[in-house]
Amino acid sequence: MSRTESPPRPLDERLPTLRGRLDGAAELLVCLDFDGTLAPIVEDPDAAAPTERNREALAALAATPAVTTAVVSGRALRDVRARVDGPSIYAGNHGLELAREGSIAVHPVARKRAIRIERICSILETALASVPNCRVENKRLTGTVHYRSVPDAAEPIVRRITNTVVERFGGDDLELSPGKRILEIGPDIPWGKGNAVELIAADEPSETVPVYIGDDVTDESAFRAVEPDGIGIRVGDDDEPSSASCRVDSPTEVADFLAWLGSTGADLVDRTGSPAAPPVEAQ
Ligand SMILES: O=P(O)(O)OC[C@H]1O[C@H](O[C@H]2O[C@H](CO)[C@@H](O)[C@H](O)[C@H]2O)[C@H](O)[C@@H](O)[C@@H]1O
Repeated sequence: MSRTESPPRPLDERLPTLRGRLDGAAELLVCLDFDGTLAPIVEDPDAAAPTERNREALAALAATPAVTTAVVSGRALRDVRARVDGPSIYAGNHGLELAREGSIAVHPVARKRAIRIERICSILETALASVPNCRVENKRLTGTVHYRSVPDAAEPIVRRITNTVVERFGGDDLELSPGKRILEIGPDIPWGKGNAVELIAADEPSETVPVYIGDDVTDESAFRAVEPDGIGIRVGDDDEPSSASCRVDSPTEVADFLAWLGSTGADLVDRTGSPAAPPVEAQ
């Protein structure tokens, strides 16, 4: 049963409960969103990068034998892979493409509709060219219209043009959804990050506790996929209702939590009798 949406509790209030939940676990599955979670939100999407502490904490978790790590992003798979190293699993385009064990699976319907996305992105690039700082990100299986740096007065124009183009050239096959100062264009199919997380979790041993950390609307389905047996953590300093049970304020606090999880991961390794990762020598 999924958790009803209500404002998630600040993480530090929930640590004893989480400790209890992790106590029964043999393994951990840690899934992370990228923008707004590992990487702070920035004006230019090309400039987004994980914080150094998140990079280090993720690398440490990825090297822990009882922990599986995954990055589940709205970015194209190739893009997010180039931005963060370490996890054994990557999902791109909100779960429409999944890379694990040396192979990449692409949602077959999304693959068929890629040609329409391509066309719409190219039409939008022309139609929005005169709007200062508006940017169209063609991610092959989905497309994103960025209006973060667009003058306030031009925002309704961006929305109207994008709506019109997607309605006219996408018909019933494509849908428009919101994100953080973006409009996402994707195939109108019942598939999202939550489905990708379910697929990833299905391959893990039965006593695995899944954890998902994310900051945006598309992360909600992933929170529902892990809660209530696993742990959903929403990144944000507001009281927005969410399917996640816990909340941290920022990517900085994500790093604190990952470090805390890392120490728990070491406990799991001791419990299962697997060898711990060799200590890293200070430089
Ligand atoms: O699922 P995510 O990994 O969080 O990806 C969601 C979208 O993130 C990116 O856009 C967001 O981050 C940008 C850089 O900080 C920011 O400028 C933009 O306003 C945010 O919405 C990415 O560019 C999109 O493709 C992703 O869908």
